[in-house]
Amino acid sequence: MITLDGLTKVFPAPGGGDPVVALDGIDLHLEPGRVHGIVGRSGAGKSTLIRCLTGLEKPTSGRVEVDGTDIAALEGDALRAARRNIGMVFQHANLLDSRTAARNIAHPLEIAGVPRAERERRVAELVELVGLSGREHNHPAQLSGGQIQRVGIARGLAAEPKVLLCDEPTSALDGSTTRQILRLISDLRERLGITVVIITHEMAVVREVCDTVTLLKDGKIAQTGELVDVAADPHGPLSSELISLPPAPTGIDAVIVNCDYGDSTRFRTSEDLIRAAEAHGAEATLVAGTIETIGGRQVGRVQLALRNASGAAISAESLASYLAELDAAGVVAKEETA
Ligand SMILES: Nc1ncnc2c1ncn2[C@@H]1O[C@H](COP(=O)(O)OP(=O)(O)OP(=O)(O)O)[C@@H](O)[C@H]1O
Repeated sequence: MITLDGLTKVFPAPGGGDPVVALDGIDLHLEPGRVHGIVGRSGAGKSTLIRCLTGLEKPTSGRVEVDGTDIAALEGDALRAARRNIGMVFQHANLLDSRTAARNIAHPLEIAGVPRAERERRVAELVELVGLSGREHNHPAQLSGGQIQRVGIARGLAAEPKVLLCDEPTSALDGSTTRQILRLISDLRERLGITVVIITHEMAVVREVCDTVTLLKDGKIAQTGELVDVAADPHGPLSSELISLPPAPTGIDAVIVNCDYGDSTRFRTSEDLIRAAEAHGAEATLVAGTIETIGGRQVGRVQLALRNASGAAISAESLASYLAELDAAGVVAKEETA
């Protein structure tokens, strides 16, 4: 649905110094009908990427293909038409205070010149779709933060786009409202088959709703893939961010074991892992651990203190090669300072 090919954006230096390379040769393909997360620290290039996707920013070089059209090559009416395929949801919905929820949703349809009867039919549909029935005649001041974001989402969907770009959609919301909005986004993807791109700095959002995740660093892709694969990859930078390990007691030598139990017939739980370590001649103590269900698979990181019969520590390498012998493909041990 979305293909970025060598996408590069260089801004001239603000004070005549070196130019700023905001995006540096991004190649990325995002499949239709899925929820894609784009993460990265401040300054990584996320906003520039989203602005290139909406045609607000022209790339210095490269292609930005959305539903078969190179957005970067379009101007004027052709660009405006292509942008109708892309709905936007922002951190703050910035509703018009003088308009009811329904009339805020209708606003983009009015601007697009959609006839009144058609507009009303569509708004009624959208109100129902985002779970705002009964609230459609309220003004923004009479709506909660979550309801305001539902209006923002309905407005983003008004023109029946194929892609919904969400820029930090839950950053201004509390935990339980965040979960409701993420459930709504997930549900919309199911019901409408829409492709969703979420820009976020919240790993909880990625864990909860994304099918794939891409980490940007200094304008480049540092890691990208299916969420469950990225979470279970002990060598990638995202694993420890997606599955954070609670602090272990100090003074204990422990090895970190990344587990993806879903791929393993032998390992279903951390108990199986401890039994394997014991079969390897180790006395194993579970020091800390986090197991998450991601994409229906149990993935996680557990920290084990491993000692042999004479009390000497057993290394991660030694456990890893034993696990490899057992063909525990989804379980990887590595040394890591906690
Ligand atoms: N119009 C501009 N002119 C000059 N430099 C810019 C411009 N827009 C962005 N940049 C620079 O490009 C780099 C990427 O910025 P961008 O806003 O895309 O990052 P971001 O990941 O969205 O950060 P944040 O999470 O803080 O919004 C930064 O170094 C930024 O200073």
